[in-house]
Amino acid sequence: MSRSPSIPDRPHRDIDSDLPDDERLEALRGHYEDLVDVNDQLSAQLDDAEDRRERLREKVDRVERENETLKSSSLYIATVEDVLEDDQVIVKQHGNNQEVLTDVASRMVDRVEPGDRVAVNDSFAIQTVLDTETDARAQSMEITEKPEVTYADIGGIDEQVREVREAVEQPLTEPEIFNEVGIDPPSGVLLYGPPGTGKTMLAKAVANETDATFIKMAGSELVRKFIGEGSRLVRDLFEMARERQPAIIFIDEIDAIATRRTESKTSGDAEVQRTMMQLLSEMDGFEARGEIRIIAATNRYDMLDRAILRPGRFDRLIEVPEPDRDGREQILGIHTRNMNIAADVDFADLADDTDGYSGADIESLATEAGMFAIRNERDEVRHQDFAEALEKIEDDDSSDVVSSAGYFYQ
Ligand SMILES: Nc1ncnc2c1ncn2[C@@H]1O[C@H](COP(=O)(O)OP(=O)(O)OP(=O)(O)O)[C@@H](O)[C@H]1O
Repeated sequence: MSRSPSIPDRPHRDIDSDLPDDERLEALRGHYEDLVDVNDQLSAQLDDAEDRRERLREKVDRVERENETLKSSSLYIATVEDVLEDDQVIVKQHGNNQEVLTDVASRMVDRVEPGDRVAVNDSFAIQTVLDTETDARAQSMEITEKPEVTYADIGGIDEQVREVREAVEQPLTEPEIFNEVGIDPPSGVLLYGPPGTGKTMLAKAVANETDATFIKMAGSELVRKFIGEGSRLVRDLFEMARERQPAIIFIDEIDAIATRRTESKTSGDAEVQRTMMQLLSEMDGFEARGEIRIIAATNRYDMLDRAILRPGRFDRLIEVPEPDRDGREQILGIHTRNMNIAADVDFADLADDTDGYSGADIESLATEAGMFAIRNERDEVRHQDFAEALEKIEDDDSSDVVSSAGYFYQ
């Protein structure tokens, strides 16, 4: 950065008032010339500063334009294969494995090394260097060695728990039964139903019970990534599961990558389609009796592409509905287990009053009731706290309380 020019000293002359007029006039003239001189220096400095400001403004405009272009255009992922002389590199685009010789902007040259993942634009110019692959993998997957959720934490869906145990747990714990009978266990299990009903809990509980690693990936993560990356992440997901088997792969919001084919052929749709094809091909090449089980979940069953439901894919469908009255009472019991509940709390009554509540809604209700007790400086939660919590939740967002309202899942 250039140093700012120094400000000239303010001219100063002592002019003796006893001097004869002509000498005083001469001194004043001299002083005036000094002032004009300083004024000229300051004007020149001002012109310089304005020039500099203009140049900076142009630079800001240019960076902003570049930024806009970056934001508005699709970028492709590539890996740097080689860095050559004269600021050139060879990159290999993910997805189609095309190798391209491309220039690197001077501002990027020192930051690019072979093996780096980069985002390139339509003309293959490198726009940015991305996180390392391991970071990207870790960011998009949730990996838990042994989730803490157990079947005892899940209320109101006993039949679904039984079905999941049969379809996912048994092939892991007693594979010989399937060998003896001579059938393949279901390849993949699809849990469908409104949000917050315990689908994720079910998948975690199986992993807990079977000492399997739980690997979760959200469908929305797969489509949010850069072009060419969704299918790579699917490959990574299965690779990760193979490295850590026994493992439960849980793909939440599978509808994000497996919606019914639409007429539109935008590049985004094509990308989603590629991601889904990769998932199907991973599943097709999968050993059904192996140590990896796949569970997917959706609350948009109506939107699903039927291709994923074919035999050998997600061929066991389990509906996880909103809890009924008894289910709600059971879930209330589970979520108040560790609370200091007063004798007057009537769970049967609360179950009657929570028609349409999901398990997640009931969990919020219990927490909210606890908050009312704290607000009233009590360590015991009374029926009145639950009643006020119910009222508050309904007031807060009457359209949101019934979490399944507006969702189609059949
Ligand atoms: N059947 C249930 N029994 C006990 N708690 C439940 C039940 N269903 C939901 N919950 C509570 O709600 C929380 C969210 O549930 P979960 O994530 O399993 O729902 P989900 O069906 O996977 O929802 P989404 O479709 O939104 O992903 C759980 O952590 C749990 O506390």
